[in-house]
Order: sequence, then structure tokens, then C-alpha cells
Amino acid sequence: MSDIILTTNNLTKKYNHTLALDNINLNIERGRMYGFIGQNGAGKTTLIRLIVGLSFPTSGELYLFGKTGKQALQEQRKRIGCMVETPALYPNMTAVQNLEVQRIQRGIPDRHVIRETLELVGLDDYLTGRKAVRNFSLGMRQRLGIAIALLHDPELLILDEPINGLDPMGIAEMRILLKRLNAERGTTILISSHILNELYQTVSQYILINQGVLIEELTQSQLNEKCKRHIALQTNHVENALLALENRLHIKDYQVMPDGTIKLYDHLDDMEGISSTLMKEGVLITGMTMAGDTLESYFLHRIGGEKHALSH
Ligand SMILES: Nc1ncnc2c1ncn2[C@@H]1O[C@H](COP(=O)(O)OP(=O)(O)OP(=O)(O)O)[C@@H](O)[C@H]1O
Repeated sequence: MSDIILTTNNLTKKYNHTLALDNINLNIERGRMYGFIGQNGAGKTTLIRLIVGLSFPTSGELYLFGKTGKQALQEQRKRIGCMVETPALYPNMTAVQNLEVQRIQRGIPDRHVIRETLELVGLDDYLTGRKAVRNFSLGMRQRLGIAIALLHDPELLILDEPINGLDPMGIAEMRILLKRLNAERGTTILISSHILNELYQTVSQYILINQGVLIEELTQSQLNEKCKRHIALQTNHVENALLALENRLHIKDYQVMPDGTIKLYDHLDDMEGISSTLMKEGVLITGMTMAGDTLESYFLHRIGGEKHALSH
């Protein structure tokens, strides 16, 4: 049975004349990892700020762990940990000292949580012992920011652009950390990013947003399916074409689209063989192209064309 821990009903946020979020309807299920993808200005931070209570909606409703209403939401937010953009850290303190400040501020009695959390995010003594945070790499700072968000063992972890500025190694480390958290603690994770590629294989669900509008929700396997390389084949007779492909070339991995286009997922390097076989069987080919999106081109396509260049 699915356990929905966050729901938005027509959640809308206006800033004067800017419609930052336009009737967002969303469900977040416990235990999953969500990627919240949109270009700069799409509305990701605005939604996160509404969820964590840093800002309030113009209209619509927010439910956290089944509860709504100002006071109830504030209570439920204790079950959330978040890092919005760069974490606020004391640069002259060590990682342990930074966490100690947070622990006291939040009234967490158990001192052991500091070591446990540092270990969990991979900032052990060897790396951070006496080092002041001002000497940390960006990746280490992000880890420490996540440690702060995790100190009270939240059920939902929300990270706004945690991979921003990280190098490929840093991104890979972040991926391992988040997957571990999700697997070991069952933490539900929501991460925003403006680059689909960065979250690929980190999250299991993708939520695409553009200009405040929720464009599409899809799973990792749906995304893979949509981006899969294939030959797109158009013919004058779909049934005869399929018979020829199956019987003569033994092609089994294909899909017929509603407009009659046949997507072939094998024999990708045999376009000539396919066309000569179909010709011999009297099938006229009206179109044959190699297709398949990269993640980025799929995303651009979904948000309305190449004119939206992604900013990096
Ligand atoms: N405090 C504010 N006052 C006025 N407009 C705002 C405010 N905050 C955000 N906006 C506008 O709302 C829209 C959504 O912004 P938001 O920061 O949520 O986008 P984003 O997807 O998080 O982008 P980024 O990746 O740049 O952080 C933008 O048009 C932005 O200019």
C-alpha cells in the first residue's frame, strides 16, 4: 500500500505579477527518491520554500503526513530536514562544532548523533578532525549541509540544488550518499536540479516543472523507455511490415505507436537489411530514421522546444 507523505492540491504562488507556481498537484510517497527538475526560475525553490514553511501559498493546499492547516503543518515540519541552496555554516568552526551548535539549537539530547551523522555522510575524523569549515571543498560543505539536515533523522529530506557546482566525482559521491540514506534509513528524498542528467540514476521518480507548471511525472524506467535509441519506421502497411520484420528478420523488440510508426529496438545497425526485406515483401517505406533522445533533448522537448537553452 502506498503511503503518501506529502500532497499539494492546486498549490499556487504569485509574486506580484509573477506566477511562480501554477496549480501544482503532487503526491510524494514514502521511501522514494524524487528529482524535481526545471530550469532556473521554473519554481523549484518556491515549491520547496512552501513545503518547509519559509513562504506561504497564494492559494491551494499543502498536506504533510496527512495534516494541513498552519499549526498542524508547523508541527509536521519537524519530520522534515532540508538544505536550501548553500548551507549556512560557521566557517571558523570544525564540522563537529557546527553540528554541535545545531544540536543544541534544536534541543537534540543525544550527543552521539553527531558522530553517527558525520559517518553517514562520509565526513569522518580523518577528513575533518581539526579542519575549519572554511578549508572544506564544496563537496565537503554540501555533505556537512546534509548532515545538518539529517541531525534529527527526518523522514523526508529536501535538498535544493545539492549538486550545483560539484565536479563529476562530487556528483557520484552525492549519488552514493543519497542512495545509502534511502536504503539504510528509508528516508524519502526530494532533490531539485536544473540538469536532468545530474540526477539520472540517483532518483527513481522525475517531476518536470517549467514556468511554474508541472509538466510530467515519470519513473526511471519510463524515462529510459522514452530515451531509448530505436529506428522509427513508417510504412504504407503496418501489419505486412510487422509480418516481414518478425518472420524474415526475427525482430521481436518493437513497439507500434498510435500513428502507425514502428519503433524497432534491435537490428539498429541494419537499416539496409530492414529496407531491402520490406521492399521484397512489397511494403513501401515512407520514413526511416534513427531516433532516441538524450536526457537533455527529451527534457527540452517536454518543456517546449529547443528554444529553451538549459543553463549550466
Ligand atoms: N521573492 C520573490 N519575489 C519575486 N519574485 C520571485 C521571488 N522568488 C522567486 N520569484 C520568481 O518566481 C519564479 C520562480 O522562481 P524559483 O526561485 O522558485 O525558481 P527555481 O526553479 O528555483 O530556479 P533557480 O534554479 O534559479 O533557483 C521566478 O520567475 C522568480 O523570478
